[in-house]
Amino acid sequence: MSFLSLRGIQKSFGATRVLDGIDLDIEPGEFVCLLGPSGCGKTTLLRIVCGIERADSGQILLGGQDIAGLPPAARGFGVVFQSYALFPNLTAAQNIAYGLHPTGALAREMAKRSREMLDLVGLAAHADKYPVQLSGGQQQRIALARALAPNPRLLLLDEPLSALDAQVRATLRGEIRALQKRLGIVTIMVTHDQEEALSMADRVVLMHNGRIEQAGTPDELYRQPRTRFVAGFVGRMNMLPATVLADGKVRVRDSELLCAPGNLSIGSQATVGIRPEHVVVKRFGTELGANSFAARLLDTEFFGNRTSARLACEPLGIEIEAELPADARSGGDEPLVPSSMVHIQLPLNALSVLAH
Ligand SMILES: Nc1ncnc2c1ncn2[C@@H]1O[C@H](COP(=O)(O)OP(=O)(O)OP(=O)(O)O)[C@@H](O)[C@H]1O
Repeated sequence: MSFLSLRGIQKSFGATRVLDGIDLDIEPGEFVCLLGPSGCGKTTLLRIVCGIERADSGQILLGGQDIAGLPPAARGFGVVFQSYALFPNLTAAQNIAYGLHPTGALAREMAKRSREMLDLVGLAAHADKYPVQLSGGQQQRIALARALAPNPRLLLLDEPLSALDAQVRATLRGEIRALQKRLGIVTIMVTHDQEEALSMADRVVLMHNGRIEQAGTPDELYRQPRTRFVAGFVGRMNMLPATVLADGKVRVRDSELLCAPGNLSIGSQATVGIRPEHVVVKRFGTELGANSFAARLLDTEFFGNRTSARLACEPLGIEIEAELPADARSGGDEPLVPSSMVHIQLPLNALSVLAH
């Protein structure tokens, strides 16, 4: 039995269907990210799990028990929102202790737990500071400590990093991930930032228009996108309009491309996707075998550890984005400069053939 199962969750606001039959199983210890564009319903889904919002229909099974009718407090979940929502008139330690219900516990025990949690998030030295005296990242660590203090069964994070600047966000990503693994607490995090989802989650649930478009490991979503939407949302992808000629063969404009066998019917319209880093770029005249074409280098952009190139490929009738090694502009005996002709190859096993 899964730790948490969502079954057929539906939700409308007025005439607008915001969640359209969400089915999802979450396993013990998992860190799951709900990812998707603005308005796809991810926050609404988190709020339904949390109990702040009620689904119109569907079940939320926690260890097999339907908790859909339980109020938020009775669910025993820890929640962290985008805005830290700390009490400004309480110190860091008092904010954390606030999350502990004194069911017979002595104030002394609450203070002890609060100190433990401060230690856990590396802020023991800041116990007596008020939120206004803490940085954004520190406030969010306190919010996390407060959510974790009562030992919740499930941790729900709603865009917890989006109010922070890039460097703090990157540090906190790693810290939250390490903490989650150490505690083994099942965590669901909402984010619209694909990098955040890919780097933190065991499993990414990509949502689109109130439905789950694809759920899988970050690697699966990146390497085996099942739809055009997934391919376009997760990472960058060159998309080539194609017609399926045979199992393992498509036509793009007047050229034929070999690809892995799929399950699209012959004659159907499809999109062939290839990531920029999988496009092979070689000096003009290099023999590259199947799926290779002449192309003209339009321009390059230097990013330090890599160089991105835009190529015009006449036979495919499309501009292709490719990644070159960092030294490609200056290295080698014939530097690649705009207008150079090159040969490119779209390796068969790097192509995703997606339904149109
Ligand atoms: N209480 C509400 N009343 C009416 N409409 C709502 C309410 N809450 C959300 N919506 C609408 O439901 C849709 C989904 O909202 P939701 O906040 O779940 O999306 P999201 O994927 O989290 O987007 P974002 O990343 O922008 O927060 C949106 O169109 C939103 O305007």
